[in-house]
Amino acid sequence: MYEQRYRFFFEAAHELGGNVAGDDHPYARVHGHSFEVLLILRGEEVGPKGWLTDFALVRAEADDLRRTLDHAFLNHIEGLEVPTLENLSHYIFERSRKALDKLAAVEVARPSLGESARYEP
Ligand SMILES: Nc1nc2c(c(=O)[nH]1)N=C([C@H](O)[C@H](O)COP(=O)(O)OP(=O)(O)OP(=O)(O)O)CN2
Ligand SMILES: [Zn+2]
Repeated sequence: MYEQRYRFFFEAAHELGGNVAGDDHPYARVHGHSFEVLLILRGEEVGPKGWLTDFALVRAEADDLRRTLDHAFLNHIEGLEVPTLENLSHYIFERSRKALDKLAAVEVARPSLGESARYEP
């Protein structure tokens, strides 16, 4: 089994009110985080090219994700109405699985807080 990883970063705002934390909770105020995303690809064989997926293709997909996520208000993105780390990792996985057929898992972290979540079907 081979595994390759690609890491990228984005900055975004969100709020976790309503059913998540309650409207009076500090999480319910709009605030921002620096997010780190790890795209994890896996496969049994690397084939004659010697790689799972050309990193150029992975980087292009990450750039496309950044165009949506960077400096965005995450709650306003369709499918990310509850923008926890867990839901972000699931959203990114579902969105990128067609472009990256070897995508095996997505991890989203807030490194400065030591927090991360992973989605792996
Ligand atoms: N399992 C999860 N728990 C929490 C998530 C999450 O995505 N998954 N998210 C949050 C909020 O985003 C919250 O803003 C994070 O708060 P906190 O860890 O306290 O970080 P802060 O930047 O707000 O730190 P302060 O020290 O309070 O300024 C909460 N839980
Ligand atoms: Zn937050």
